[in-house]
Amino acid sequence: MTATRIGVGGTSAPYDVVIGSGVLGELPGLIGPRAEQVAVIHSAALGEVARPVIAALAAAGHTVHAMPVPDGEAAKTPAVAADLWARLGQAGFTRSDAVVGVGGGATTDLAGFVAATWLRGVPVVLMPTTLLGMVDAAVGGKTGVNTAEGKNLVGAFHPPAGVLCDLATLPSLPTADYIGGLAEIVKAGFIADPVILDLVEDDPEGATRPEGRHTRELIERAVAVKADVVSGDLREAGRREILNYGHTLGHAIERAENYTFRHGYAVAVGMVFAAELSRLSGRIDAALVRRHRDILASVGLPTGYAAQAWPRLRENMRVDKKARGATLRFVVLDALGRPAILAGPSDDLLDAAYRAVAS
Ligand SMILES: NC(=O)c1ccc[n+]([C@@H]2O[C@H](COP(=O)([O-])OP(=O)(O)OC[C@H]3O[C@@H](n4cnc5c(N)ncnc54)[C@H](O)[C@@H]3O)[C@@H](O)[C@H]2O)c1
Ligand SMILES: O=C(O)C(=O)C[C@@H](O)[C@H](O)[C@H](O)COP(=O)(O)O
Ligand SMILES: [Zn+2]
Repeated sequence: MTATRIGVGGTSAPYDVVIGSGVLGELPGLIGPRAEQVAVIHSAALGEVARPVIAALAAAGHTVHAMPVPDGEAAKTPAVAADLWARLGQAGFTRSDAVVGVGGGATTDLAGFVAATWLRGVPVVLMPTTLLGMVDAAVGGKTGVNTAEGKNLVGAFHPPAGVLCDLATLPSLPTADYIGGLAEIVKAGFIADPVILDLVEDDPEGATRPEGRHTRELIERAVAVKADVVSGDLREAGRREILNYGHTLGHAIERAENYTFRHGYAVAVGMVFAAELSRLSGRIDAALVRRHRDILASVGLPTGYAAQAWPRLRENMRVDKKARGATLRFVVLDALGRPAILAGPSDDLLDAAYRAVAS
């Protein structure tokens, strides 16, 4: 099947998300001839996945520096970023050199952040190798690292020069990680493209596999939602906030679990919470909330979280980036595909919504 290209605009340098099997050949073109040196940032656990990337760049004449980092969320720290700055400095990286991030969303968020901050910004090309990375993390230019105080608290907007989604990398992804990516796909369905929900409901089992009947369409639709939203609001001054559906509670759970709980799983719980907030504030009916629970459960995502965690989660939500001062702001739904902001919900409303997800 030929590659699909989805354009992302809204910046002085529009770029494409290329989706297909065997798209590695496009990489040198995205890096361009100007870059003498290229740093390939990848999880140490994904050496086999990074090897052909490094070979392709070397064959194109670049001096390649493989920069392995800890796996997954363990790499998304200021300390790992500082270590990479040191490695770039030792290699003499200049503004005409480039970074390539290969891996899941944690690795591409880190690689993007290092590219955004090194010399105040060098080009980065992202090669997501998880479902979540392809449909969400690598697209849109949000980069960052976590701190002890919260998720993604340090970061920058730094759009990539291009995104290569090689579907051939997905079969080796553990099923649990694949399913985490489905949470962001389902999110895109609830906030903007309900056909996504129909496709998952048509074949929930297939949705959990790279070879599923609707996999390609699910990926392309989710990328199209993200591309459309970020093209209109790169810096999250308004509409981009809808991409945070489920994330206010989701990020609070990730922090409570010391970043060992998969992002997509936390967002799944967060979406049920946001749906309950929507229902309890009179915006949507119980059937739409049930659709959240049913569709998430049908692909193996969690829909509840420990009752006793609530005081801690409430505290954690205070650092959410959508908050303004002491006022918490949540993405909720006015209807399917019609997201809205709920600002400053009462304590009673929040408590009631959490009781509905507490297990
Ligand atoms: N920047 C954004 O807009 C954005 C959007 C959504 C999520 N995120 C971030 O993305 C992160 C989650 O990303 P994730 O779900 O990809 O998790 P992840 O990056 O932690 O990767 C999950 C696991 O999959 C492994 N893996 C990756 N590709 C593989 C492959 N092809 N074969 C075998 N194993 C493979 C990794 O080594 C890791 O162990 C979170 O930090 C989240 O905050 C960012
Ligand atoms: O791209 C966005 O905007 C998003 O909110 C997408 C989210 O799925 C993603 O997890 C993002 O990293 C969350 O950003 P944050 O600003 O809430 O840290
Ligand atoms: Zn997310």
